[in-house]
Amino acid sequence: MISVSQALAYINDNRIEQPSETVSLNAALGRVLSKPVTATLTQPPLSASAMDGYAVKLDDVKTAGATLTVIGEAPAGSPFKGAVSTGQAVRIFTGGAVPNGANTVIIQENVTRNGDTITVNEPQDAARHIRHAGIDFLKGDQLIAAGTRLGPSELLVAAAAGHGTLSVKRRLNVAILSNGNELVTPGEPVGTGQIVNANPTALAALIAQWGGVPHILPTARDSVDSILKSLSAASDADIIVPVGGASVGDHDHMRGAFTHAGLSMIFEKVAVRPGKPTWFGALSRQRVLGLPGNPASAVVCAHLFLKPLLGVHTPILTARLDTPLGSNGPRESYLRAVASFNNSGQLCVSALPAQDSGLMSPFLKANALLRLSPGQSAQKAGESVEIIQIGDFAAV
Ligand SMILES: Nc1nc2c(c(=O)[nH]1)N[C@H]1C(S)=C(S)[C@@H](COP(=O)(O)OP(=O)(O)OC[C@H]3O[C@@H](n4cnc5c(N)ncnc54)[C@H](O)[C@@H]3O)O[C@H]1N2
Ligand code: MOO
Repeated sequence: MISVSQALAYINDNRIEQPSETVSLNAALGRVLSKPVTATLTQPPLSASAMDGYAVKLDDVKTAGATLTVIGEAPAGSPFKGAVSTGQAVRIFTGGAVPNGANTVIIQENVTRNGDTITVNEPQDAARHIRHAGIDFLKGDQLIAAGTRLGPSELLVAAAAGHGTLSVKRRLNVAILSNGNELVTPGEPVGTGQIVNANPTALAALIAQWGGVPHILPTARDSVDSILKSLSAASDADIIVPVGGASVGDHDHMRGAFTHAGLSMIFEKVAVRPGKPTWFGALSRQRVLGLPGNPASAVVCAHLFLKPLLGVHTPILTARLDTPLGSNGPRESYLRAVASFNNSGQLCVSALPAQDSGLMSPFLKANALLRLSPGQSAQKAGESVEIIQIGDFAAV
């Protein structure tokens, strides 16, 4: 058995290089940039007014009762062509280009207008309300680094920087292959001795969340031939995720079938709980991550190993333990747990009471995995522990 950190090192060393593709900006949410985003223009492109009012010289509006002559207008999109001289004002609107000669904008609430004359009601002591050219970014600035996952903020800036398309990494195709004579498709009648094939649905949802394209292969029965038949539909996959049949029983055929298909094994058996039978190998250009059939083992090990294989990093967070924990066994453990912020804003966590790797309903509550080192001694409430986020953290 290898440690979790050794397994992660193998995963990182054997990740698939994702080629680039160009997608329209509106289809780029959640994609990972393969080239940096550089500004094709300066923003704002011109010094612009932040308010509706009059563009003037500050010295002309320092005293109440001062009068100025309005010589033109500067709405957004139609700059005033002339210049503002002493005693003059240009009617300006939010977003309008500040005309030459003006160094402040006095808002319309602070003047009285009469024909082409304005009278200052509120004397001004400083230049205000101008957004100067380039205060956001300058043409040529590198704004977003390659490798960034694109969210709404990145798309806002990329659009403003003049990009209609972006160069992103191609999504990885991930084929999920479940196996077991007892498995029945969700929604179908379940006979004696059968169970619902729940794992692929959850794994497909996680894969989509992590930016991959999931594809559920036909469920294989407990035979090498049946597994190879399902596998024949996976030729387009970058990653294959066999689930179940990973252990040592007489009906566990998954690794045997992949070996028959030409798998070169990179590791098998990880000192992790749940998920000991997890295995990883290469089938020509494809990567194969075998997950155990127990649902909690499959889901936890997808978070631990499949997510980084898809190039998505999970930070390890520190939280305050709310409920004491007993000592850990020899495997690194990941307990399904509930984390939340307390009144002081501190992140707190408690492990759920039921941790059997066959249980699925605890995932309805769990938003974190609480990590215990191999041989970790018992811990009291108030101690610091490490967690991985798997769902939204609530405030209590
Ligand atoms: N003698 C030993 N037995 C077992 C060991 C061991 O070291 N020595 N390891 C145990 C551990 S740890 C795990 S985890 C399981 C994993 O076994 P498999 O990957 O071979 O999983 P299966 O036997 O196929 O199934 C286990 C369990 O999960 C249910 N299952 C399977 N696939 C699905 C699915 N797609 N959706 C929902 N549920 C599924 C299956 O019915 C079984 O109940 O092995 C231990 N045994
Ligand atoms: O490692 Mo198994 O996943 O404990 O049940």
